[in-house]
Amino acid sequence: MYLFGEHAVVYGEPAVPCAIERRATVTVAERGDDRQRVSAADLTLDGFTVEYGASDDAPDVDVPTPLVEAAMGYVDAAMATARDAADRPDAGLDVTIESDIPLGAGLGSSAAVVVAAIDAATRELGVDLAPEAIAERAYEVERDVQSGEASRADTFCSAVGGAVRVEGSDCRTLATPDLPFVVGYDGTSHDTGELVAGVRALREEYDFARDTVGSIGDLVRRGEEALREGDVAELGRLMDVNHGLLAALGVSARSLDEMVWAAREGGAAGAKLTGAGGGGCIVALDDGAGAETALSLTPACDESFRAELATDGVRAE
Ligand SMILES: Nc1ncnc2c1ncn2[C@@H]1O[C@H](COP(=O)(O)OP(=O)(O)O)[C@@H](O)[C@H]1O
Ligand SMILES: C[C@@](O)(CCOP(=O)(O)O)CC(=O)O
Ligand SMILES: [Mg+2]
Repeated sequence: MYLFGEHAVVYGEPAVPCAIERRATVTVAERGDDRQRVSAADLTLDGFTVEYGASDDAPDVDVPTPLVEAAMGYVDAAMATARDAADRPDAGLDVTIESDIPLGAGLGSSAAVVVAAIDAATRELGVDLAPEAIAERAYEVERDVQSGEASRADTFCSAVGGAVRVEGSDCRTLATPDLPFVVGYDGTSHDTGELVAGVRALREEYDFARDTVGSIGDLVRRGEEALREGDVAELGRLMDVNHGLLAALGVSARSLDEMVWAAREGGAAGAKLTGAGGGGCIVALDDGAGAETALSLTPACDESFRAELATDGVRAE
């Protein structure tokens, strides 16, 4: 999830994503043939299994192909890069995905699945990649699936864990104080690629949208100072501003605004949407119970929970 900087990070501004204790688990077993089988029970298509040959163009399933492509794009590309890393272009793989990360809701489920899938598949094919190498391949997957536009933020954070700072290709981990994250989730899901394309179109049409992206960068740099000082009140104020700037880029939603206001009025130091937006999740900072209670009483909010910072990134279990 993002403390600061989503969207602007795609245009080279810094961002600070944080890994939380919600995980995607990917199990990979090599097959005796060249076919790929993916079982993803948590997908919104109500759970389905796809089986297809490396060279077949149509998966053998009874749902519309564009839907399957949208759902399978990240996993498919993750398997392809893993086969490439192992120099085994024809390796058949059985892949099982389980995840407790809401899908398409701004908590980086795509990055978690892609990073875990690349790690599991390369291990199965006898290659041991460092987390940074997994992160780089996972970034390329997100970039390709999101039509050429992505940052390294989610994928680097997911691979190495903790709080990180990403600016272009410069990715590093950050020491942070213990932050009292509270998440509100409206139960909906949205496509990151489409929201990123919307911001691109706005930037092309309006100079002030470019300035808004630059302002998010300025805000993130101030946020880094507040992080170093452990100043939660200032972090909260900057999160509020970040939410406003994201709304100006057209990626908020009524449900997100309602949850953000509920969290603030419940006593949060600040609150903002996280990730691509359009719906999904907000993140707030609150060391008391007020924000979580206020969110649980908000009709727009489907689920609210505390989120612990995860110090571990990708790992074999
Ligand atoms: N449990 C899962 N099983 C299979 N694919 C998943 C799973 N979770 C996420 N994905 C993939 O990630 C996509 C959602 O990613 P994205 O739109 O970037 O949203 P976010 O990263 O904010 O959750 C899904 O459409 C699917 O392709
Ligand atoms: C909007 C963006 O900055 C973050 C998207 O995050 P998510 O997929 O909603 O977790 C895109 C990116 O950085 O690739
Ligand atoms: Mg994503």
